[in-house]
Amino acid sequence: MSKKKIGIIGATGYTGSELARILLHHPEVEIAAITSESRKGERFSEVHPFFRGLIDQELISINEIENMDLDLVFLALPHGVSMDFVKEHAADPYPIIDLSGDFRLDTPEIYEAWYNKEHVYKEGFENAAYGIPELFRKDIRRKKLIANPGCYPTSAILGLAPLAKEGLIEPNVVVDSKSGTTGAGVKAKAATHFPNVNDNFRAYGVKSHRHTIEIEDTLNKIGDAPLTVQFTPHLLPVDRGIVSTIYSRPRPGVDVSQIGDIYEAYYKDEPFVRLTDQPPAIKDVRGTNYCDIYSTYDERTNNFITISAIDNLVKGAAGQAVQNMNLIFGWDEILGLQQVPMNP
Ligand SMILES: NC(=O)C1=CN([C@@H]2O[C@H](COP(=O)(O)OP(=O)(O)OC[C@H]3O[C@@H](n4cnc5c(N)ncnc54)[C@H](OP(=O)(O)O)[C@@H]3O)[C@@H](O)[C@H]2O)C=CC1
Ligand SMILES: CC(=O)N[C@@H](CCC(=O)OP(=O)(O)O)C(=O)O
Repeated sequence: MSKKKIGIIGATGYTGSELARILLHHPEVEIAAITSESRKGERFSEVHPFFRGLIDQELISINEIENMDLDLVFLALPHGVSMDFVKEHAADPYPIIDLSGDFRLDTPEIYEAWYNKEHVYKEGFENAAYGIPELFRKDIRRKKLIANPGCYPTSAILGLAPLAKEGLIEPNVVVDSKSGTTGAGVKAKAATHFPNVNDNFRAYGVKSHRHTIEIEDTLNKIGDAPLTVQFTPHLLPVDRGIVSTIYSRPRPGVDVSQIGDIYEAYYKDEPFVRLTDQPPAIKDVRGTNYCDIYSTYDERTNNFITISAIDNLVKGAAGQAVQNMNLIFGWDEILGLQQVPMNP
């Protein structure tokens, strides 16, 4: 069988190059098109010198993919930009996996309220699957537009899903997350300027980060008791990785001694979720599609504590997108995603 022809749109950014890194060794695909508007005409390896001798093909403009007969397209574009592409290409035959937040929420109205932006392709919401395979595998296989989850939501949702699904926790949940700076994208900005990040640590987006609603929306789809999430992200002085520490309170009558078994049962067939017996570290998952999860119960405070670790660029973005592609084409979900963590 010939290899599937894949397009990466917006490949000068971090998730675009991470997609290329993963797809390069995927046995069933070839990277047929890599686009950039700002660097078109240059070689991919000129923009990302670490691809020298590996991917030297020319970056083309989005307009040039029109007649390329692609089998699937990844959008590694900012939110607000992806929706234009999806609108324009909705009738094209290939599935689109959008790494941005443009189609992740339940309705365009919720999107507009949290993103403070008008949505230009409201019809897209009905046809989009939320691309977290551990929760929505069936839906992902059937849809042509996949809204790949945000990085923080991936860590929070996978951490909380077993408890939310079984309705074991009280409605108020605290998600305290820390991310490396690649989460903020490749463009230079004050928040990620070296002196502001190096030797430093701060919270941001307090009470208002758009991932709050993404986490709530998703957990409320799988459980029958609505949850409200207090989500606070923090910026770590590291390149990649997210650790989320999640506090939830058991409902009265819940057998708290079962927490380990609940997580075991929920994730027993999942190749990328590893349950740990100690709090996971960023380097335990670095460069891989794993989500490591530690869960425990604290008798003194009557809280469940769940700690999850992912690589924001892999399970939080490009790796999860490739996992979704594998599902769409009916391949083994782990194809191309068997990297070993880079530790140290
Ligand atoms: N970084 C992360 O950890 C994660 C990111 N995401 C999401 O994935 C998407 C891509 O993220 P990431 O790779 O980090 O983003 P980057 O900012 O690193 O790259 C985005 C790329 O999009 C292209 N682009 C096209 N139009 C525009 C525009 N109007 N403004 C800016 N860039 C534009 C640029 O390439 P060019 O100009 O060359 O065409 C740019 O390199 C985003 O929606 C992000 O929110 C999701 C999960 C995790
Ligand atoms: C460290 C950092 O800045 N992270 C980004 C989230 C990255 C991500 O997943 O964003 P999308 O939902 O837009 O895809 C932020 O807080 O905005």
